[in-house]
Amino acid sequence: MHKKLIIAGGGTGGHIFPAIAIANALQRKDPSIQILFVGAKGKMEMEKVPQAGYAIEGLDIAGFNRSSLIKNIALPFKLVKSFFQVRKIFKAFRPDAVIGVGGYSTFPVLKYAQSKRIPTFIHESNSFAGKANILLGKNATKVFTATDGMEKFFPADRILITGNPVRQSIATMNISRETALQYFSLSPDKITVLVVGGSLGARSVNEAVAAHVDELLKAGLQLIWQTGKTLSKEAMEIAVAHKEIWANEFITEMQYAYAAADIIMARAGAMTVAEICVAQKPVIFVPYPFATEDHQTVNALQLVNKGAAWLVKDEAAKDTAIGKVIELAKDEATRKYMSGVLATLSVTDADERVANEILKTI
Ligand SMILES: CC(=O)N[C@H]1[C@@H](OP(=O)(O)OP(=O)(O)OC[C@H]2O[C@@H](n3ccc(=O)[nH]c3=O)[C@H](O)[C@@H]2O)O[C@H](CO)[C@@H](O)[C@@H]1O
Repeated sequence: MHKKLIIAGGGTGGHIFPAIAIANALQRKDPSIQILFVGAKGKMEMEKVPQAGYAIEGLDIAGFNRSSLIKNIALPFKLVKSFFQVRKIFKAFRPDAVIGVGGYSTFPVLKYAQSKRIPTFIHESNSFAGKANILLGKNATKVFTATDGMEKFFPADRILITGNPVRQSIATMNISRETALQYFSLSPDKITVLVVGGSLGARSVNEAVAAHVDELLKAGLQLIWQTGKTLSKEAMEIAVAHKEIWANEFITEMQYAYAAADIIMARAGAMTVAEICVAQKPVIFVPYPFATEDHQTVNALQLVNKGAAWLVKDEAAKDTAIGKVIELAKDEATRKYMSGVLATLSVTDADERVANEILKTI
């Protein structure tokens, strides 16, 4: 019998891309396996998962809106509706196991699976677990984590430290700097700065670039700028005006961006951090300050404390971040040192380890 697995979650790239990496590893190990994703309607996974070649069902579920209470009126109805949707999906697909990667759809799908005694697995990419995962962890078969110290949130005997599953295209990337720069129509003779605001973009990072772009170019640097949807029109206008800048809302082929970069300025989402360790590129983090328990700062500090990265606080980003980039560009010794430390932190087989463990159990 072919094994059937549901992968539930999404909302942001930080949940979607490790999920796809796990799916690909499962499929490599057992090509007969059938995988169905379950996400939330209107969210990023509904586009990115089919692009990766997998089927996805979208639930009507939505998150609790903290800024506008009135927008939560429909929430109980959506929750009930999504419960029936989950039941229908399970009746039709009959999964042997379910993997939760975080994001809106994880909770209803894993909760339902646990009520039917179907084995569930959780992947927690951050060093901090949210309430939903903590609840689900009590009845999960295994919880895969990126770091140690997660016994605060999950039963110790279920935890397996695997690291975060970086996509194969990045984990095994073998692209020369020149080829990568050609991809962005940039020069091989200039130091290249990659700016990434996480999967959704980062306003303060964009504002920092927009305010100081002239200094950046005057210092002889060139720029690959992932803008997200905030400020992208202005970014495009700036990019069009300068041949040293490539800008876009989203970079689909991130392996080219990592291969082209000499310096990275980025948010400190868990997957971005894991990928930068794999790419071994010197980095300045501007953590998103409103992430739960300020976990992006925690993520960043793990590297900063080892000398592998610098940190600029979000509130200081507009004034100081580009100055720091220029300082790092002039400091080849520090860049080399950072790359060396990052290499020791690189994990490239987390996807395989998660897949092995799941296949062993089902
Ligand atoms: C604001 C917020 O709460 N962000 C959270 C979210 O971030 P976010 O979704 O930004 O997540 P990460 O930084 O972990 O990962 C981003 C992923 O998107 C990819 N990517 C990004 C930009 C792009 O143009 N192209 C592209 O492919 C990256 O390569 C990476 O695989 O999930 C992370 C993992 O749970 C958390 O640590 C972050 O705190």
